[in-house]
Amino acid sequence: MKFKENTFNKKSIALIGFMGVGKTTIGRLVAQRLQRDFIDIDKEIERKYEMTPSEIFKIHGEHTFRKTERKMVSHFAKQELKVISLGGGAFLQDEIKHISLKENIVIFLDISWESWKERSSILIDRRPVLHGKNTTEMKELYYKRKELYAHHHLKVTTDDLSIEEVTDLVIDSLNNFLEIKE
Ligand SMILES: Nc1ncnc2c1ncn2[C@@H]1O[C@H](COP(=O)(O)OP(=O)(O)O)[C@@H](O)[C@H]1O
Ligand SMILES: O=C(O)C1=C[C@@H](OP(=O)(O)O)[C@@H](O)[C@H](O)C1
Ligand SMILES: [Mg+2]
Repeated sequence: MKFKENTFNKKSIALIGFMGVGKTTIGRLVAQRLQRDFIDIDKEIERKYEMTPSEIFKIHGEHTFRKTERKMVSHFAKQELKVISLGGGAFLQDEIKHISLKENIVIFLDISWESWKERSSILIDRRPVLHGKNTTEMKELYYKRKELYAHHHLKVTTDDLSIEEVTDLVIDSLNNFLEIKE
């Protein structure tokens, strides 16, 4: 499947969505397919602090993590021809939301609560925001966060799809979107 060329397509693509939906995994594959650089905002923050997000939350606090996240997104969003995977909490900050929607093609990767719950056990360890939360609290967070992701250009629902199928759908929906913009 080829990616259509037009004037709009130099814009970087930003992936948003709840923790564990696949932003990092899918973003890397979409970048390979489009022959673009892949930027994972969490990885950039990790590189700066030489610590995982969990360690940054514990040692420096969430505020420091969010401030760095804001700086990183502001920096990369303005660059062209990237695929950028944001953290699931990035759209909590209006500044990030505005800059991403203005500069990038924002794709919301969606997952149902039921599918997410099935995946949750492999996610909790490396997601400090989930630490100490029971299922009811995680469900509340899931629905609260969902409101943040309502602002996007494209949405791809990932339920029951393999990683490869989601990647195909992302490329497909980008092509359709760019065709409309032509
Ligand atoms: N469509 C999918 N089907 C099954 N597992 C998936 C799918 N997408 C992602 N995963 C798995 O879910 C986990 C979280 O993925 P990740 O890309 O880190 O999510 P995010 O960056 O959104 O937090 C990884 O173990 C990944 O392999
Ligand atoms: O939703 C959140 O608040 C967070 C999501 C994480 O990214 P992923 O969505 O890639 O897991 C990471 O940025 C940090 O742990 C906080
Ligand atoms: Mg990620």
